[in-house]
Amino acid sequence: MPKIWTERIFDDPEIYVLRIDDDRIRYFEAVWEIPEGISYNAYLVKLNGANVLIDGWKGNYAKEFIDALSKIVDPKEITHIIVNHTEPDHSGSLPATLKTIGHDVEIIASNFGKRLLEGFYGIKDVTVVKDGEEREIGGKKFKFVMTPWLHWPDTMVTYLDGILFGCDVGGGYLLPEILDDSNESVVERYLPHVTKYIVTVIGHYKNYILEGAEKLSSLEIKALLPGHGLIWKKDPQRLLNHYVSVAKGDPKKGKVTVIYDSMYGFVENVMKKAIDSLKEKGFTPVVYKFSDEERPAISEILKDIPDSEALIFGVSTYEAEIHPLMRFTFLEIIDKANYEKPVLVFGVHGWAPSVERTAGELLKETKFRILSFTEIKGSNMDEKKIEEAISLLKKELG
Ligand SMILES: Cc1cc2nc3c(=O)[nH]c(=O)nc-3n(C[C@H](O)[C@H](O)[C@H](O)COP(=O)(O)O)c2cc1C
Repeated sequence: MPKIWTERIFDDPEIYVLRIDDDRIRYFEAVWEIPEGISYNAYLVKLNGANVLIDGWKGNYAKEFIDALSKIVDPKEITHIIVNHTEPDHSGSLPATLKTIGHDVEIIASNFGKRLLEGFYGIKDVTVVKDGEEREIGGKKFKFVMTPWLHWPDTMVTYLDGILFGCDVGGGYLLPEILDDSNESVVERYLPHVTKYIVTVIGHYKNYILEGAEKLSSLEIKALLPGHGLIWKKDPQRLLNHYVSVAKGDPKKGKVTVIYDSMYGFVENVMKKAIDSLKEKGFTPVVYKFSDEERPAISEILKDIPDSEALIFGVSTYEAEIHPLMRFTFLEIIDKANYEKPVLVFGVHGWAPSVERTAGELLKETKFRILSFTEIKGSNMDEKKIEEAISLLKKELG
């Protein structure tokens, strides 16, 4: 049974978190491997004459959501529901919640959110708020800020008394054993899972992270309450800075991510030589290998791209293409983690060189800067060519 948290996290205004730890999920969005799990966080604000529910949980936990909600408020006393983002991992519990409330409750969303609520659930009666609009509810001022494409076109955030309800803005994978950022070792362990979340979920729209961060910088944010993962009460700016750094792809000195496939060991021989040469030149390679024994998670590979200084691919030729798992890896890196970083490609073939054509075609319209393609036939490993490619990278990065 997933762990459920219902705790009062602020006294004035009185705010409760409703968090469920989804430890059953294996693939977020049916694709991203997340053995670490993900939480869905909703919030309840109790005010004078108004109870405001902000977001919800995934639909398969709707019953648990109503039970948890009922522990902190009589659902029939809820007056407003703010839907920051309509993706069903946050809005799936909404139809059951409305059924339990059983009376007219004001639903507040963005214009795009209204359209999606109708499309997903047939909900038509929605109050649309505009960018920067302020509404007084229960004697308090709620401000709504549109943050489109973080992570859908409907996404907005809600600001109340210095507290930002971010939904997908500020989220991360993992089921931290505490609710907030008060413990440094928990935060340090959590942040790589935030990186993984950002790249896999919002990586495609990473320029909007920079736009959104710029927009939110005009607000004084004392706490950030996201729809997934840790709540940020001690240092919300740290998380926002982390989002910006991932979006920019700020490199860690010396980190080079090396990804290759090897069916019978020929590519492996080439990559071993390349990795040795990298280490000799002071780089720190992070290596992922597809083989008969190993299959790294794409989500883990993606997590390592933003802070890499460079990427190195090693591919076998497979039916005049690159190996199918490497092809998928290329496509996902290009889609989710397309940065201005230097790239080396090593290709190993049996009878016809092809990597410049195949990998070249894939990387053609991306931001990556290809420093070299190195073609090798089977076991005819030309150590000089490998050395030259790594030296080129060293020269490029200094
Ligand atoms: C299923 C399969 C398809 C292949 N297709 C090609 C091909 O189209 N062109 C080619 O030159 N070599 C092809 N090869 C040969 C490999 O690219 C070559 O043996 C390479 O060295 C494999 O390296 P690895 O053992 O590290 O995977 C193929 C090999 C396999 C097993």
